[in-house]
Amino acid sequence: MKIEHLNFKYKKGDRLVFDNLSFNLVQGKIHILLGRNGGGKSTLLDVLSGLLRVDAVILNPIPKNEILYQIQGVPILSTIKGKHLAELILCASGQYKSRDLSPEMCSELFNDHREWEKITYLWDQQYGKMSPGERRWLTIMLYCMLDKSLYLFDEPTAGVDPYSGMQIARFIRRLQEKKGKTVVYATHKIQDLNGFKDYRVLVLDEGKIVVNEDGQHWLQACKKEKGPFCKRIVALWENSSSNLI
Ligand SMILES: Nc1ncnc2c1ncn2[C@@H]1O[C@H](COP(=O)(O)OP(=O)(O)OP(=O)(O)O)[C@@H](O)[C@H]1O
Repeated sequence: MKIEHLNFKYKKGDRLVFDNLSFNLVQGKIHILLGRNGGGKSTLLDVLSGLLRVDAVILNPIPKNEILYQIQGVPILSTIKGKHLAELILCASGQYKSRDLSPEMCSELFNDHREWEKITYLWDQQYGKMSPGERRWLTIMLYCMLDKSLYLFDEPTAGVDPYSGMQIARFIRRLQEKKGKTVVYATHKIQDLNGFKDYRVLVLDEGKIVVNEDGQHWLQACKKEKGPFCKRIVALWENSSSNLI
């Protein structure tokens, strides 16, 4: 999928969010999308998902029903339980039958007994009583059980502890390693890169993708950029004692 010459401004906005932005996604890769607050990461995911129609050349578009989009802050009825959320996400896709749902069906995603204990606990827990991090862990785990061509995650580890964040990275990594899926992962946490082996880094700055390089070359590319955002990313990556963008 390739986007060329994307210019975009919200109707009620007073500035360009994208300024002749062009980039491509590489099939079967995890793309870590870094950018500042208000830089346009969520808007770009809206464009990729087809939620936002824009005037740009989109080559090899992926059909909407082949895209999974994890949007931030979707309101969910607080009284539904984990198992009902599983039904909502998995059965609505048509890929699972409600009678087949159980915590056991998630076990192929798990590495240790703690994850097993967590899903068993959350399965019968009301959504409103789960912590925000638990909600996110459960939702993303369920999303990773669906079979799609493109997965868009918007800050999947926001408000998640480092251990659960590592589990979320493993769920997402599995999509790529076992199924060859394409993923876009927007984040503010540069340390999230540590959860992946085979990835590309996209840096969105001043309305453009200024870096689009693989795991071996992104730092070099970032160093060539003059903008303060890229300089900050480089400094944080090279100084592991502080790693929040
Ligand atoms: N519906 C809207 N109408 C007008 N302006 C909007 C709308 N949605 C977003 N914006 C503006 O567009 C810009 C990009 O927003 P976006 O949510 O894509 O940024 P982001 O990079 O995801 O930010 P964050 O890192 O804080 O989540 C921001 O300046 C935001 O205020």
